[in-house]
Amino acid sequence: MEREANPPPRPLLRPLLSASSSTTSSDFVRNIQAVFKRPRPLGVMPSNLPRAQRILVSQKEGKPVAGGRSGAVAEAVVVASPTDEESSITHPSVSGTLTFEEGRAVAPDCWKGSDGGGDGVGVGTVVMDDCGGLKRADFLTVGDACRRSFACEEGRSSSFDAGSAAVSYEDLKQQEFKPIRSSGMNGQLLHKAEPPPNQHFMAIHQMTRSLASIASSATTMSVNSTSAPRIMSTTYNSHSCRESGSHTDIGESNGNPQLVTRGDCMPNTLGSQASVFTQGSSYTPLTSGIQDQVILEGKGSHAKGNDGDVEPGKVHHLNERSSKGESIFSDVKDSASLTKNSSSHVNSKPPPPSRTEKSHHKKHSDPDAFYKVNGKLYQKLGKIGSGGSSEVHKVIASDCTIYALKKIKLKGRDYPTAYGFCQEIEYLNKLKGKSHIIQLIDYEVTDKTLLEDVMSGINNKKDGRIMNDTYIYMLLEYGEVDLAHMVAQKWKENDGTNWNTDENWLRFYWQQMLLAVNTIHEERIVHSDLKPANFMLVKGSLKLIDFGIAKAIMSDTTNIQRDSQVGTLNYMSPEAFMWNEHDANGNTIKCGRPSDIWSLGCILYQMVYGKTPFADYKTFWAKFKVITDRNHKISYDPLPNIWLIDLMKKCLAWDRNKRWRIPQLLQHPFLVPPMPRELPPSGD
Ligand SMILES: Nc1ncnc2c1ncn2[C@@H]1O[C@H](COP(=O)(O)OP(=O)(O)OP(=O)(O)O)[C@@H](O)[C@H]1O
Repeated sequence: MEREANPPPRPLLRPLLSASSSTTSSDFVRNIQAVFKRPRPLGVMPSNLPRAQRILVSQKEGKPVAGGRSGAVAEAVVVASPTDEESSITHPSVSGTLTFEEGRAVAPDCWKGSDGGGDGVGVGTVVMDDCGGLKRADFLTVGDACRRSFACEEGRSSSFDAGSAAVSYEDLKQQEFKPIRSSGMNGQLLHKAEPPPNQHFMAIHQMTRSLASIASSATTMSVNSTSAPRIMSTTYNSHSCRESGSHTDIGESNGNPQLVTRGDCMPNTLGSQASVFTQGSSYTPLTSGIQDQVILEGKGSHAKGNDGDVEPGKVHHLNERSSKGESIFSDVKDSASLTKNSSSHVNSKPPPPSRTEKSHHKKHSDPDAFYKVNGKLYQKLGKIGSGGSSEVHKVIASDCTIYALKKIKLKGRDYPTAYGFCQEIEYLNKLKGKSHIIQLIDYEVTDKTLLEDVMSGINNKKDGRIMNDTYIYMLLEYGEVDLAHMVAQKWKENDGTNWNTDENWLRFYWQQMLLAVNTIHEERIVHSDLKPANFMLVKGSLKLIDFGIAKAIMSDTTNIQRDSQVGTLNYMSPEAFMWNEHDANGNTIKCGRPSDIWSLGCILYQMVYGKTPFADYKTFWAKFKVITDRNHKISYDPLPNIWLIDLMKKCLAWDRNKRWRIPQLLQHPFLVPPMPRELPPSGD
């Protein structure tokens, strides 16, 4: 419907080329501009929608010098001038005066971040008003992390639409405007901004905004001037290569444009051209060398690097998920490749934004879309899990690395519990650098004294509950899938009935689990809550997560001291149920490393038989009764490999002193099959 309301698509490059060959340079440039002019939709804009305000920027004085610093002073005047596209933008409008001085944009005080320090997050659009046509350059400001450059044209009124009240003052202040004189452009000067050093968030934003407009073929047009930096205009359309795909350089020498056509068809592989595209960007680094790779799923559009091959580790998958309210990015891998050499091009006349673009624009206007840990911003990509005490979110950092962010709300909890949560940080710090343990990248406890108390060993001292809004944020390595899902999937594949034991699968993950638990046991830590959901697969290896109830083993004992009974019933050892009681000999029952071995035995049993050993006992008391009964016999259905049953029995020995330890388990015949006494004759 929306499409029908619009005028027919603008002409593609080929008609332009034939026309321009016989025109003067200024006509020619006008033609180019006409090509990129955005058609205005015919529909009437609803008046009840919130409207972003525009600020008309008119240059008052100071002629910029070609190739040098501007020196121009431009003043921004606030006017209400909504456009069709702005009607969908709901972020708060900002008014004020933007002044360009000495090649810098100086923002008014009212644009400062809420803290006045320019630490906010903001999205804005510079819309170039050019004879009714619009150009735009978007910017995203995230503290110092990202600054988006934008362009203005001399002698023309340009519009500035500041989209967010939290636009960073510092960011705007630091914008540099480099004037570019191009006689072939009717003597217009283009003020171009240098790419800021950190373009990560910008790259995200650029790619986000570009999704809707990048399609399977591309028309790349370069306007070159011998005396000025180049303006690269890249447009993409959904037409087939045959229809539109020309890569044409419009070189300009001595003011005379020259057309150089580089082939008829622009393949999906853009060769040396950039593969991260921006709409309406004035940021044109024109880098050479290795280019980024972007694969747009569901669009049939590929933009690749120089070599044209898609390297798995360097592919950025962009899934449009905005309908779910999530970011449209997912699994952006190998962040370095995203930003390292990314190039962007000017689109002087971008097509109207699609719905996806609009919703994404809204998304970025929302400061709630970010978490801040120790001053660094992480964009939320969606919730990935929640435990008894926490929420875990998938987030993306400014370098495009994906992390899991565990957020624990402490308000209303008693102090011993809060100290326990802080202890998880302590353990994860202790386990830094250990393979098989999820890595803690960063953390923040909003109540500093709480963490200090734990770190200095002063805990469990305070009574009462935490009254203020205190949170623990833990930025963790991101795990793709947990063992619980993998086991469920395996059983689904086997139809839940015909379990043809995949011994190699079992061996691989069993060994990884043993190595993970061995790591913590060597550090005198007992996990106490081992279960399939607490093993995450990270880049092919299993890693242990969730040290929320882990306990350190006292130096003078092999057992841990507990304040309460904990664990997940189906994986809890007899001694965890009977903790602090007295055994037949009058000894106090304590938990230690064997308790974790029991839990591992339950997990192995579940991997083999599809259910935990006590799953058939449904209630707490039924489980309690059977697990604490030393005479209860766990049933083991026959298996082709008797060592497997033996292994489970070694872990699930009721007497904790009879359970095998991890070094022994790592040498168990199931993992290390005994050599056959006699090998068959060779060649037989
Ligand atoms: N690093 C991670 N990567 C990916 N997902 C994770 C990560 N950490 C946790 N999760 C997901 O979040 C869920 C809850 O995390 P976690 O177990 O750490 O929280 P919890 O509140 O301590 O849970 P529980 O109540 O089970 O003890 C996990 O089951 C897992 O699905």
